[in-house]
Amino acid sequence: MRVVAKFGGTSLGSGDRINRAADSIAAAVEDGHEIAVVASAMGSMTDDLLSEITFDAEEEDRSQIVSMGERISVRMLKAALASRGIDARFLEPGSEDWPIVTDDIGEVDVEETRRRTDEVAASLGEAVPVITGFLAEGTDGSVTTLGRGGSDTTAVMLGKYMHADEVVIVTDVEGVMTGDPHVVEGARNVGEISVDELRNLSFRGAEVVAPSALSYKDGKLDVRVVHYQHGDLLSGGTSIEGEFSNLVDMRERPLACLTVAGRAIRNQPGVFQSLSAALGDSEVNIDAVASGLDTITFYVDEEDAEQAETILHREVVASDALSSVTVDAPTAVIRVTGGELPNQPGIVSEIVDPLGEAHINLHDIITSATSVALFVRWDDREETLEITQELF
Ligand SMILES: Nc1ncnc2c1ncn2[C@@H]1O[C@H](COP(=O)(O)OP(=O)(O)O)[C@@H](O)[C@H]1O
Ligand SMILES: N[C@@H](CC(=O)OP(=O)(O)O)C(=O)O
Repeated sequence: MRVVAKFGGTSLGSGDRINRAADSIAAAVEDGHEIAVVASAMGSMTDDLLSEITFDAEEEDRSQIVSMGERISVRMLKAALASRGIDARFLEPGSEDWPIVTDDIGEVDVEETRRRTDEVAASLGEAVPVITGFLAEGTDGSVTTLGRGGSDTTAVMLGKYMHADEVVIVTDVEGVMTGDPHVVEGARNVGEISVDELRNLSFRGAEVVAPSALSYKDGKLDVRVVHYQHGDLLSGGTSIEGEFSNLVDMRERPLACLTVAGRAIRNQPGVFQSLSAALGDSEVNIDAVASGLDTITFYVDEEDAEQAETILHREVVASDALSSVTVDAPTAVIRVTGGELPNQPGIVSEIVDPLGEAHINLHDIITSATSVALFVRWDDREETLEITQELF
């Protein structure tokens, strides 16, 4: 197998941990696998270096300074591998066959990076390359970075461009867990998780794998997260399933839009629970929920509209917190997911402005970390879809 193994800061946080990392790499190499290693800075070294830049440093100087964390790690790991009789070499920006290049605006130069990565891949049988994560080389030979958490990006990008079978992210958790194991008790490994689920989680706090790295995940490349104490690079942990995709998708069937009003909605516990439980008890599926100042809107399949209205009306009559329920005309939903949606300030107006110019009234807009859902009148759906598709 061809594997890219990425060791995060925690997994290289001390000499003991570097030994452990080198043992796991050596075992995989001795089993006949082709391994490329990506290393982050030891422990919190990047944060420590950044916090010591107390002067007004130029970007190039800043990148040079923070690059030292990863530069130390690759030397440590290379030496630890050599001490086990494993032929290894380290690669850092400036090395003769350094692979990752950024263009004039700091974005990865895909063509050049692919070309150089092919060369690194071709030499995998000779010595284990130990590559600095997080770092890249500008067109003028300067050091650039891929943003915080960028070592994950280095690993998944190289995995894709090297046609690796698998990228293994070695970190301080057993994998993606049911909750943050450093906070909640009894968290357990979820085993498998989809790219979009994990992108949402990592944009919103559970940064087990940096979200920008997951943009490089395609269906052919396996990505797995394992604990540094696990020892075996080639088994266990959490598998990240599926592929990152850009999608503009229209729900085929119309939705009914049911709005419940009530002045106490926001300050009375249990109101939302009782409404959604009542719908759930009658097998009415909720496609989406939006909340206003004194309202909650449920989007359900139009076929369920009458039943849903009857159920919600029963709840309104039974609750002092609620005043009334109403149903609106059939609604369409167009969802935009993927892309670099969450990273772009102004992306929502980029999506919404052309709709305004076309005089399409937005019924509702619901955003998540990685998606924007546009609710429009059923008759406006084709035009909305066309305008939105043109943007992506
Ligand atoms: N649901 C979750 N599952 C696993 N880890 C989680 C979750 N939510 C938050 N985390 C946190 O994500 C952290 C892993 O990211 P990070 O510290 O960047 O690792 P590394 O330094 O190895 O790159 C874990 O230490 C853990 O506290
Ligand atoms: N050292 C860099 C890159 C990185 O990805 O680190 P880690 O793998 O430890 O999250 C940073 O702190 O941003």
